[in-house]
Formats: sequence, structure tokens, C-alpha cells
Amino acid sequence: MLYATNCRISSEESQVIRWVDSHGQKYPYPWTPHFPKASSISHMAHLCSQVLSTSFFTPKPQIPVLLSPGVACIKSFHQYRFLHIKAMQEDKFSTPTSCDESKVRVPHVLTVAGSDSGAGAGIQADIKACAARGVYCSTVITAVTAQNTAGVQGVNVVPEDFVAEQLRSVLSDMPPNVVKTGMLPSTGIVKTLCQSLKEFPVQALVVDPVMVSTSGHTLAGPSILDSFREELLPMADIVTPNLKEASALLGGVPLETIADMRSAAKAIHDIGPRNVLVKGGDLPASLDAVDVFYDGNDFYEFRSSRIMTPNTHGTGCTLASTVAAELAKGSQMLSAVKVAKRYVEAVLSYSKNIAIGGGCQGPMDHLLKLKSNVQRRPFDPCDLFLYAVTDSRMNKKWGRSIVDAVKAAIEGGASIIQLREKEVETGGFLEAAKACLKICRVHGVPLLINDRIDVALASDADGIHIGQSDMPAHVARALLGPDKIIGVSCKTPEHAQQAWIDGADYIGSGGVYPTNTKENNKTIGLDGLKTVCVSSKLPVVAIGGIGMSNAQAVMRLGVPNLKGVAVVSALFDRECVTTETRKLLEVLKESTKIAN
Ligand SMILES: Nc1ncnc2c1ncn2[C@@H]1O[C@H](COP(=O)(O)OP(=O)(O)OP(=O)(O)O)[C@@H](O)[C@H]1O
Ligand SMILES: Cc1ncc(CO)c(N)n1
Ligand SMILES: [Mg+2]
Repeated sequence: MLYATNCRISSEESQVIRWVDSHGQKYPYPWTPHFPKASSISHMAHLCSQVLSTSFFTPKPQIPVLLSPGVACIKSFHQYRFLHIKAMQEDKFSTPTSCDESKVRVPHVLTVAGSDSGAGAGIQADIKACAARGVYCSTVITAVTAQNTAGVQGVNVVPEDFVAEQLRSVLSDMPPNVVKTGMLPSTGIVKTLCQSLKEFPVQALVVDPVMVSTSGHTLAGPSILDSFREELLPMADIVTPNLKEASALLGGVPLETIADMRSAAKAIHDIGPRNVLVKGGDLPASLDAVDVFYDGNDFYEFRSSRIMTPNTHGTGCTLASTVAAELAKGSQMLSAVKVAKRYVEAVLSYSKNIAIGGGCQGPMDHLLKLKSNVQRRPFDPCDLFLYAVTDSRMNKKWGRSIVDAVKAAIEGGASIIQLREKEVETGGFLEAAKACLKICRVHGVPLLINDRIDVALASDADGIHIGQSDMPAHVARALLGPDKIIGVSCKTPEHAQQAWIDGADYIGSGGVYPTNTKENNKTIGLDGLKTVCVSSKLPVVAIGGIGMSNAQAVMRLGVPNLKGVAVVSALFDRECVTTETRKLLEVLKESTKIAN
């Protein structure tokens, strides 16, 4: 345990924090570089955590630090946890007696940048990138631009005083881990920012020296170059110019090759930033997208394949924000840059075909992955009507592939498919699941995976079906997100109640009749099924030994939430799956007519 002492928050004394360990040993001045007066306990805790993450403490991130008079701060994994100590003992060096662990601090990036009305770049890109990376993003807006996919139609610079006021509001109350800068349209704004950062130092400063939009519009003119060189860059932990910006910072040298990018990175490093990333998105005649990173000692080339898409507006802002987000979580610089580069490539790739706007440079979409889930057709309990469950042994016996079995069942009218492939190896199962999913999507039939949540996730199947001894449904729900379908096998009203509490979408109840498909499976009979159905808040599909001869008896139980039957052998342990499925569908339709 390390203790921060002598920090009197409300006194007029300047803020001096001394670090003392449990043995009473004092740690000297260099451990507490320019420490401003804290305005609150949380501000002070933040300032101390800065020292922790930037100084000699770095190799020992798990050391808890106690800040008198009453806040302890532990840097754990990705976040700072603040323990508000309710009672402190007389002896400063003793462990606190009671702690409130409920406050969890989230990693936080403040972006100081311009607004892009088209939301591809600027503040909007920064918020989206941070959100997608799980980091809180606050915003100080320096300019409002009228911008779309065709270019920049107008720029309205926010008055310097008001930029200063926004900075004060955020920095004094909710200190960020990292500040990231984008469009800084005037020298006054650059100076104001530098002043604020001296007053409220942060763990890291990421500077994206935005100057010209891709469409060629000036966002920050040459007049800011001096303040960049003299004030901002020397404070930066990393600066991320594109080719044009690197050239401008160096007085207009032409940059056309990777060798040029290396020399530029070195020359910019001489201006003062601790690391430089020269981005090669616009490198002429380069098949790959190559960025050059220089940390003052070594060069690294980060390469990704060049994604062929017009939707590259905002790549630079996204890259810098992601670096900032990773640093805020506690990454070292090199790994933050690596992750950011991969992230940009991934987002470009999955938004390469989106069509927004009529201009020539569209935005990326950070959250597209989430949207594809949201846009999936919602689960409809009627999907349970004819529920086909595949079986690897039967497929083997009849010499058909999983994909052929699924195709045939869909052709015959199955309304939902579950892949229950106990004997197939993971790689083969995944490939089969992906192939089945393609077919199911075309026909609008949901595809579920039995037991294997890894296969369900990897194949992006519509959901899973789990038994009582598999992973609990609430854990599956947490892993699969809110939209995917989860079914749970239930034999009793208690199971059904738990499935409902855990967030399942339906339950499968049985075995209704004896079956060979499942060993040691207790048969609950029609009565057992009825008891579960009556108590269940979720729709039910009956399972176990059901086929042509008894499906009507099951459906005629007449309980409203019994939505259909799940069938294995009656479809797949037969020569022609399509014919059997068709026949069963007729039987089921007939039984509903009778029931109505
Ligand atoms: N088509 C592409 N495919 C893959 N990566 C790309 C592509 N275009 C740019 N990048 C990468 O995106 C990141 C941003 O680089 P770029 O040179 O485009 O920045 P920029 O010009 O500042 O972008 P912005 O349009 O936001 O101003 C870099 O890592 C770059 O290599
Ligand atoms: C507001 C804003 N910031 C940055 C860029 C650079 O992409 C842009 N086009 N617009
Ligand atoms: Mg840029």
C-alpha cells in the first residue's frame, strides 16, 4: 500500500503530494511532477492516478494508493476503482476498516475537436469510436462545420473564450484519462488548450493535427503551425499527421514513399512529441495502407490491406480516438496504435458497402455490427410450429450432409432449425453452421445451435438451445446480447420459471414420449407437458418421441402457449426428409383446425 499524504484539498496551500509506503519510507519529488491544486477529492484522486500511470509506478499497476483524507485509488486492470473510505483509523499506515466498492471509474477520453454535421469525422467520429471501444467520451467543440459526403460547405469557429469555458467545465469536474485533439482552428484555441492542460494535466495527450479535409477544404490554416510546433506538439504523447499534415508541419517537404514517411516521422519527433505516427492512407501507388510509427528509438510499419471503398471519411479521427481510448484503458502506446489500426481496418471493411449520401466520400459506420443484430427479424413464437432438430448419427446413417438435411427440412416446411451435432468436430461444425445459416436466411427460417455457444457466436447463428446442465441461460444471454434467440429444455414448472427469469425466449419441454435420441431421458408424458405449459410464461415447444402418429395428440392439449413440436427421428431417420416434413406439416395444420 502506498499513501498520498499532505494533500489538503480546500486549503490555500499549493498541492504537494508525498508518497509514503507502509514502512514509512518517503518517496522523493520526481514522483510528483507539477501537481496543481485539486478542486475536489475525485480530482485529487485522478491527479494521483496520473502520477501512478506515468511515473515509476507503471511497472506496479496493482499497488493501491491511499489518499488522505479518505479516498483510496487502486489501478486495476482497465479502470481505476475508487474506494471511498468511510472510517479511517488514527494510524495513517493501517488498512482502512470499511470501503465502499460501488464506485467504478470508467476510462474516459476528452476530445477537443470540430463538429461534422455529416457525422463521419470530427467530434461525431470520436464519440462513436470511443463508444465502440467501451470508453466514455466527453467533448469540447472548437468549430461547427457544415459538411457532408460531398465536402465542407461552411465552418463556424467557436469563440476562444467559450472553448476555454467548455474545457474548464469538463476538466475541473470530470477529469479524463486522455485528451485527444482534432480540428483546432485558431492559434488562440491552441494556446487556450495548452494552458488548460498545464492546469489540469492528463495521463496522455493524443494530437491529430487536422488541417485539410479530404475534399481539400482548409479546417485549420497555416497560421496555427507555429503554435502547434512551439506549444502543442512538445506536450503530445503522440501526434498522428496524414501525409499532407506531416508535410505542412515540416515546411512543405514532399512525401511520396515509405522512406519519406520515416524521415518525416523522425523530423516531427524532433519538434517534441514522444511518439509520431505518419498515416499513409493517401500514399500514392500503395496497395497496402501503411502507417509509420516512430518512438524516438525505433521505427515500426503498421500495414493493413487497403479496403476498396469510398467510405473513408473520418478514418484519421477514428484512428486517433481509438489510440486515445486504448491509452485510457491502460494500454502502452505501441499496443494502443496496433489495436487502433486493426479497428480502423475492421470498421472500413464491414462498412465498405454502405450507401449514405450522394457525394464521393462516405462515412464509416462504427456500430454496424450491432445494427445487423438489431435488424434481424425478431423471434416469433409461431416459428416453433415445426421445429426440426438435426442429428449427426442419423445423417451419417443415411449418408447426407448437415447442409443437405437442413435444405430438405426447409423445403418440406420446417419453421425453425436446430443443429444438434454431438459427434462433429468444432471446425466442421462451424463450417456447416455457416453454410446452413446462408440457406436459412434466404428462407427466413431461424437457425439455432444446440449447446455450443462458441459455434453460435462464431457463425452468427440466430440463437442457441441449452439444457439444464449446460451453461445457465442468463450467462448465455450476457454473451449473445439482447437480440438472439435462447431456448431452454425444461421438465418442471420450476425450470420454466427460471428460464423466464434468465431471459430465455422459449422453452422446450419433454420428453413427452420415450425416445432413442437421448439416453436416460425421463419421460414426462402429456400430463407433465401440460403442467409445464400452464405454468410457463414463455412459449413452449414439445419434444421427445413425437412423430406423425402422435403429433395431433400433443397439439390437442389445447394450451395456448404450446406453439409446436420439435422432431428429430421422425424427420431425419427416414429416407426422404422433405416428404416426411411435408407430411408432418399437414398433420400439424390439421390438428390446429380441429383445435379451433
Ligand atoms: N482504404 C483504406 N483501407 C485501409 N486502411 C485505410 C484506408 N484509408 C485509410 N486507411 C487507414 O486509416 C487511417 C487514417 O489514415 P488517413 O491517411 O486516411 O488519415 P486522414 O487523411 O487524417 O483521414 P481523415 O479523412 O479522417 O482526415 C490510417 O491508419 C490509414 O492507413
Ligand atoms: C470537423 C472535422 N474534423 C476533422 C476532419 C478530418 O477528417 C473533418 N473532415 N472534419
Ligand atoms: Mg485527418
